[in-house]
Amino acid sequence: MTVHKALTVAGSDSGGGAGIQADLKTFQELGVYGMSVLTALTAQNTQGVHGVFPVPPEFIAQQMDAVLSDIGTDAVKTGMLFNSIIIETVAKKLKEYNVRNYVLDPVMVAKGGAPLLVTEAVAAVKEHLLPLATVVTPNLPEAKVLTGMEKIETKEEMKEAAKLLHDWGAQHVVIKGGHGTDDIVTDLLYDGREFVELSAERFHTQHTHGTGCTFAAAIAAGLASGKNVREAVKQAKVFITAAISHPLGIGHGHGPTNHWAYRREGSNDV
Ligand SMILES: Nc1ncnc2c1ncn2[C@@H]1O[C@H](COP(=O)(O)OP(=O)(O)O)[C@@H](O)[C@H]1O
Ligand SMILES: Cc1ncc(COP(=O)(O)OP(=O)(O)O)c(N)n1
Repeated sequence: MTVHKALTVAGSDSGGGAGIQADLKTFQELGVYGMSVLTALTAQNTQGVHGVFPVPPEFIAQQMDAVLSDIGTDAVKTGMLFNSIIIETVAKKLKEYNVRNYVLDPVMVAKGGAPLLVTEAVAAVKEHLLPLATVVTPNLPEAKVLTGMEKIETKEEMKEAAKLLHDWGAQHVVIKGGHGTDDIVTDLLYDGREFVELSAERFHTQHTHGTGCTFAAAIAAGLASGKNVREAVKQAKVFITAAISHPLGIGHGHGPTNHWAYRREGSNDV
């Protein structure tokens, strides 16, 4: 039996909806063996982030060495990296182990508004991580910060942002449309040559905690299983649409998505 493996390098969400917990659930649901390197602990629930405790960079390097020198991986996804020293440490290890299939989710701010990346670290994301990324998956506010564009609201502006991020080194760019307002939510994939739109019904629900983490983890799982980027992104869109459309309804705030909906409830066509 071939075991496909994926590694998440991300923060812990004690509430289980985002971060490494969301990533590992997604890997498992998509039939991929999941591994994790913790970059920060958060005390977090559906109502927000109550505390952040970054892991020392030396220990992040030690975790990456432990996993990559022994088990190896078919794909890596990064999420919350918090500061520039952590970013530089992770980039160094991705290069040292010649990682292929790297999905960069440039996490900056949690839904409740808590910062998950200090402002001074945005330059480090652009300098050290974008050039290594097989796929980068910014939401609309993250794409704005990374590109410095004044606004990204229309499809043409999404295309302009995708082109800039591709020019700066990412092989593929997915600009996610979750923060828009249209009844149809459209993500835009760019491979340097053509654009592919992935659209689905927008669900009017407050249970969208961890959507970005889950989507990026599903792309990593697809790549780890041998799918090409377009196939992996399409599967991820179906996975996240199923997860949002069958909410669990737990907690008192922005509840998590339903990671088992894709398997148990069937998928919606995109
Ligand atoms: N309300 C929604 N209904 C349907 N799909 C959504 C909704 N919100 C987000 N998505 C999808 O979830 C994925 C994550 O998008 P987004 O919420 O923009 O990311 P993030 O969590 O990083 O802010 C994208 O594929 C997006 O289209
Ligand atoms: C530990 C941790 N990592 C990432 C996030 C952000 O996740 P995201 O998928 O963007 O979802 P929301 O925070 O927007 O719900 C997080 N909250 N915690």
